[in-house]
Amino acid sequence: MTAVVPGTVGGTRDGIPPRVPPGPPRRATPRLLKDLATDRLRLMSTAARNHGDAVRMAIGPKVLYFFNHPDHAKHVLADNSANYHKGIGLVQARRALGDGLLTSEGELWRTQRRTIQPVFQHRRIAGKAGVVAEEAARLVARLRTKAGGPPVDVTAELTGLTLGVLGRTLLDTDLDAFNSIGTVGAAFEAVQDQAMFEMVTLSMVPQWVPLPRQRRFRRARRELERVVATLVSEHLRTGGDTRPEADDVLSRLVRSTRAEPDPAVGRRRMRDELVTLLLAGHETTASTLGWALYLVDRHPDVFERLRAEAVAVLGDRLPEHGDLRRLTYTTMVVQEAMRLYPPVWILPRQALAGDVVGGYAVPAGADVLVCPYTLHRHPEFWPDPDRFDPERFDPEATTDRPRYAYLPFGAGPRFCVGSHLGMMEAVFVLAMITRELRLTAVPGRPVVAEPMLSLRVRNGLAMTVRTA
Ligand code: HEM
Repeated sequence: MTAVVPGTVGGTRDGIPPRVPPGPPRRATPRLLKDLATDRLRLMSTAARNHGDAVRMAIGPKVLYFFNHPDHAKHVLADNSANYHKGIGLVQARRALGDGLLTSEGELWRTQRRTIQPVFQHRRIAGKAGVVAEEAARLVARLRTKAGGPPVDVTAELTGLTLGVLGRTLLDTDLDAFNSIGTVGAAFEAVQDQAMFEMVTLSMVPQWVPLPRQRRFRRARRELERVVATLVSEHLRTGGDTRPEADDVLSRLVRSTRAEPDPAVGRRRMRDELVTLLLAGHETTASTLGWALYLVDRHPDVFERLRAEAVAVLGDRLPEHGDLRRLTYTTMVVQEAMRLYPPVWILPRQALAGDVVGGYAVPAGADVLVCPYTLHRHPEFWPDPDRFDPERFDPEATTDRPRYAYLPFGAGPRFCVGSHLGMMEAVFVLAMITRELRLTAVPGRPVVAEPMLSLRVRNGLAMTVRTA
């Protein structure tokens, strides 16, 4: 491993000029391009293994600076975050998400964060626990009807669940009633597909080339705009924003965008924000749950402990917010699933001015990558890193693991706004499923991680259901 030179994170040590990070030679470009297109997790893992905690990868016309030490992550994401904008991949996603909270920068981002963050306060999310539990119960009831039958597309089921939760918790809307869940899920697939295509081809294929993928992307974008327009007009028609208690995201956005002098700008902001929240909030939570169910299936001892905890804590009632504290083991399992399979597997940034990270020079404009997937498997901080072991997150155990060795929700000012909602949903659903059902992966069908904007299971996770 490349050691971090003490005192050099974010600066140079007296008299020692910043170094250029090591990395694969130019002649490795064809292999790197192939890995970028087909196996991005291998690309990052191999780079960290072969070159250490700071790697410079020249791939075609792009030079990527990849940092894989907690101190580096802290510097880029938190301490010197003012020097970094969102980078490769997210820049492409902006074509679909516009300037929503995830992709905007500067003053616009600060204003949006001030508008949206209050809805995600701990106290308010706690007040939504009942709605999350009801949606989870709907999922469990659906799965129960499939017990003993053919395999279920768990990814699709979880996507339906998480979109349903977002509709009700944030927008005060039943997306199902608009028949929108399938449409929105499919539209986001097309958007991700295009964003990843642009990333892996390093944006070298012009957008006017009439590829079927491009056409699908444009159709998907129009579809998302239509759903969002329906949500907003329905909300206004029913006077949603004028109710005194209306403090959901939609009402806050309607009020805040109304203040825009140009109504067209206001409408666009609203669209960008809603599309962003729907994307950022549903894929990540569905991915967390999918990987957790997959891992639990492979570890029967963990399943038994989970089930015992769910029965002891919940009995046969729905979970309440206060149960989160008591569902300790379930929380540990979710945390460990997010360690091995972080839904946001990469945090891309672009350096505005030149910087020095861990003693290494980063030029202005450089593409900088922090990769939770490799950081979460860094052997210096995670003994036996590939082993699934929820005990690592035992709140009673002391650990000297640095805080920035674990970043499922990012870090610094761009930390996930929805972390509490996402965790509550994942813990409730995992407890409610294991309490009464046992999901088993279909034998002979490999489960392969596919790093898109979020870390998904390639071709969806198929599992059979039986009662536990
Ligand atoms: C387990 C579930 C979730 C995970 C693992 C997750 C992870 C993350 C991560 C890593 C980031 C930082 C991205 C970066 O720095 O580039 C982020 C940002 C964000 N997340 Fe989440 N997220 C989850 C759930 C949610 C939910 C439920 C919502 C909303 C409904 C949400 C909305 C957002 C938004 C809007 C941002 C951008 C924040 C900003 O830049 O100010 N997330 N999320």
